[in-house]
Amino acid sequence: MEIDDFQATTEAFLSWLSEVGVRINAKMVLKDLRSEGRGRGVSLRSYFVLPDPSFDSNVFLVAAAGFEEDELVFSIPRGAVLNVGNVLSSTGSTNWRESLQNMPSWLSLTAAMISEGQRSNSQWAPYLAVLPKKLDSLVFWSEEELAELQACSVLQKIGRAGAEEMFGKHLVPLGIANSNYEFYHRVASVIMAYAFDIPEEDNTKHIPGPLDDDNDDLVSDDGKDEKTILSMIPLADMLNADAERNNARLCCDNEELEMRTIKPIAAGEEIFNDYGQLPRSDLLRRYGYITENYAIYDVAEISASSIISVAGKKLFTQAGETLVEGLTANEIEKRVALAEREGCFEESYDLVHSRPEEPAVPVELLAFVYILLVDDETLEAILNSKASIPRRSKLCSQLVGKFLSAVIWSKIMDYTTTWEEDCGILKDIRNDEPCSTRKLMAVQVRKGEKAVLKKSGQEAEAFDGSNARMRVAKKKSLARESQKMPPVQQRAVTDDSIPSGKGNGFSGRVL
Ligand SMILES: C[S@@+](CC[C@H](N)C(=O)[O-])C[C@H]1O[C@@H](n2cnc3c(N)ncnc32)[C@H](O)[C@@H]1O
Repeated sequence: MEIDDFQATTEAFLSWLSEVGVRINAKMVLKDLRSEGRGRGVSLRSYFVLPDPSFDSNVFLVAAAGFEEDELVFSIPRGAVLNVGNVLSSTGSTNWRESLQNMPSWLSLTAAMISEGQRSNSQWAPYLAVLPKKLDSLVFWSEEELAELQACSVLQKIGRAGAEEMFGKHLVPLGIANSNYEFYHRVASVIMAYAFDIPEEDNTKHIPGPLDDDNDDLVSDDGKDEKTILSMIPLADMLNADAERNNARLCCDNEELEMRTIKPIAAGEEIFNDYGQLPRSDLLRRYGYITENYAIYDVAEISASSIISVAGKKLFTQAGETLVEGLTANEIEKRVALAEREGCFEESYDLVHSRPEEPAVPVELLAFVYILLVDDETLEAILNSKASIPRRSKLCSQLVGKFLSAVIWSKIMDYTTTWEEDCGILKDIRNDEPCSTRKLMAVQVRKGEKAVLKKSGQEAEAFDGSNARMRVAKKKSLARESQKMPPVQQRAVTDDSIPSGKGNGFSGRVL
């Protein structure tokens, strides 16, 4: 889009907002932030201009003013919102209504937006004109671009094929002219990055958004069921987000939707919404951008299948002594069934950067590993409900730590570059080596996951709980020896990762 076109569509959008009854605080401005890589955004003016009542005309006062907490930035009447309800009430035939009501909300909104986009007299035309023609969400990445994400689990969550199945089932039969799967993806991705789930009129709520993690379900903060409607909210969706820089929130007071500040904002500062505490991989998948401020929410996934695979192998200490024997397939099956019964078996577990409210290794993962490593006697006692899974501090035994470390290392081996190599690549890019934005983002995301793995591995290595009740290998006085071993130098390795030659099999991949 040319600069003039960009400015012209922004101006037409602003006039349209005023026509449809959107009230905008004079202190805010819709800004062109393309030079900073953020498209349009909403900011406080550095100064603002008011007619001076003491003069006849053409003389203005210039002021700089910030926002207080809980100040109104703008309000939007519900009639201006683009959702299936509003589209149907203005245009829908009975057939069209029935079709839209029988499909998932993101698909019906996709259909409604496409049909509005094709109507020359659509009431939302100036709004649709400011929505992006192109996003960097993962669904648009080529195979080659996606390969840069290496072993990132987000690759399994893009869902392009699943979305196309839904397009075929629900959208194709509508026979919308001039549309194809690529176009459906574009509109559906805009919805994923821009839409809000808003309570229907009789609920007064703060609304998280746009479409963040927590509003996939229809349950309100207070636990009561709440009917919501997926909606494109003009202007509210022009707010960017940057993790903890969030300073405004969309609220609903029945008639109008209001964007209000949640903290004081100084003149000239950008106004940010909150898209949720998303790891950068997910931010990339859903919104097509990342910033360093989200790095603290990065996640590395450990699949149950990779844990099971390590459980079937003999683990060695770095000194080459057997730490724990591998389980047979039957033993694994029995222990997995117990973990399911105890509610700690998951398809995958998220490792995170530890925060006061969230340790790096989730307790469910510790409990699952504990069940895989506990001795037969304790296993039987848990099976017969004569013993229970201990509390977190007891789960963090040395053996659980060594085992987890081995699992984490096997995950690290799945990435094709090391954390150090990624640092080097990013340094070269900073030193002007040409690189596409997508590759740059992919390297940052995979490096972020390796950082999580590295820290979680170190944390696991440092577990120093007793190995009593663990099925440590009954060789010599290994239990006693392992208690003497310094935690971080001691790295557990599996029998298939012991190298044929030198070292411990992780050469070139030292974190
Ligand atoms: C809800 S829209 C915000 C308005 C958008 N900037 C525009 O010009 O239409 C979400 C999209 O804005 C962009 N975005 C939001 N926050 C951003 C940020 N901190 N840095 C870069 N891009 C951002 C991403 O493209 C994202 O998909």
